[in-house]
Amino acid sequence: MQLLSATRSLNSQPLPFLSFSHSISLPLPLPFLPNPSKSPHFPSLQIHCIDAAQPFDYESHLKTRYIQSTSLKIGILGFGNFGQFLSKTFLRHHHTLLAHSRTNYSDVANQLGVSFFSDPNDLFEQHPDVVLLSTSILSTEALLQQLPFQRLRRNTLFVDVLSVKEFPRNLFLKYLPPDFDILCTHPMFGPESGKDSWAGLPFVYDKVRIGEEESRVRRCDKFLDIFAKEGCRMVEMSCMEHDRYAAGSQFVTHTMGRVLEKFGVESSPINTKGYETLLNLVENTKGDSFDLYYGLFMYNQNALEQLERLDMAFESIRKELFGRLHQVYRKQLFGDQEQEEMDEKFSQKLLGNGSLIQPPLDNVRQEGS
Ligand SMILES: O=C(O)C(=O)C[C@]1(C(=O)O)C=C[C@@H](O)C=C1
Repeated sequence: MQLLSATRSLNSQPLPFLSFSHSISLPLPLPFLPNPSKSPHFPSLQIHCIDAAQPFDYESHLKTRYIQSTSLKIGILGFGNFGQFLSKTFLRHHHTLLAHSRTNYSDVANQLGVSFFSDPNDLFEQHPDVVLLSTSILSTEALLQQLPFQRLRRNTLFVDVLSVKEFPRNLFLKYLPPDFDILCTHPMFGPESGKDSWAGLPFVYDKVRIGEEESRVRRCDKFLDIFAKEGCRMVEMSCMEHDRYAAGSQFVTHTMGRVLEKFGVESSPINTKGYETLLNLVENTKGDSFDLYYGLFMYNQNALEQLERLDMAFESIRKELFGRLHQVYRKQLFGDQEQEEMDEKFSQKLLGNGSLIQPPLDNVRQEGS
C-alpha cells in the first residue's frame, strides 16, 4: 500500500508525524492535507508518496504518547553527587528534570539536560509532579523550613533518598502541608556501587502517605517504576525497620572503613583477596563525606547501639586471644595439672563480669625469671 507524506520547503516546519520521501505524482485526493495551490499558508507544499512510512510514524507517535503519559516533572532539591547520579537515569526514562541547589550547578545541569534554578521559588512555580530531596542528612531540616510550599500544586508528591529514614519521615510529616503525598526511599547504592548498573541492587521504600485518588497512586507508582525498570530489588519496608537494618549494615560498614583508614591499611605485594576487599572498603568509604557518616550516626537511633556492640566485639576477640596466650604460658611454666585449674578460674572470670582481663604477661615473665 502506498502511503502519503508531505514536506514543506525551506523556512517552514515539517508537518508533524509525516515523513520525507521521494516525489511521485499523486493520483489520490488528499482530504487531510491542504491543497498547495489554494492554501496561502502552505505556499510551496510538495506532496510525496512513500512505501510503509505510516506504520513507522504511527509507532513513533504511539511512543511519544506513551512517554508523555508515563513521564513526570521531577524537581530535585540538592544537586550534588547523588542528585546528579540519579538524574542521569531519570533522564533516560524521559522524565523532565528541574534542579535546585545552594551551590550553582547550572553548568553541570545544562550538560545533562536539567533546568537549574538558583531560587526554589522559581522551581516550584514550574509545578513539578514530584519534589525529590537529595540533600545531605544534616541540611535537610533547614531546607524544609525555608521552602515556599505555597507555590506548588496542592497535592505534590515529596520523596527523599536519604540514608536514614525515620528522620526525613518525621520532618515531612512535620513541615509538609497535609495535602502533600510522602514517599520515603533509600536506594541502597550510589555513584560508586551503582555506576554500571542498578540491576539486583536493593531499593527500599515506604509509602508514608499517598492519597487514595487514582492519579496520586499512579504518580507514586510511576516514580517507583524508574527503579523497578532498572532492575532494582524493590523492598517495601517501614522507615523504622529500615533504620534498624541499616544501622547494623551500612553504618557498621562505614565505621569499619573509617577505622581501617585511620589504622592505615596499605596495599602490599602479597595482598590476599580478603585484604583487597578491605582496601576497597576503605576506598569506598573515603569517597563518601564525613557528613554522611555523621548523619548515619546522629539521625539513626540504632547507630549508637551498633557502635557499642562493635566495641564489645573487639574486646571479646582480644580476650579470646589473650586468654589463649595466657594458657600457653601457664602450661609452659606449671605443667598440665596447674593449667587445668587455671583454665577453670580464668574462664569463670571471663564469664563473670565480662570485664577485660589484662594478659598477665609481665607477671609470667617475672615469675619465670
Ligand atoms: O556507591 C556509593 O558511592 C556509596 O557510597 C553508596 C552508599 C553506601 O554504599 O554506603 C552510600 C550512600 C547511599 O545511602 C547508599 C549507599
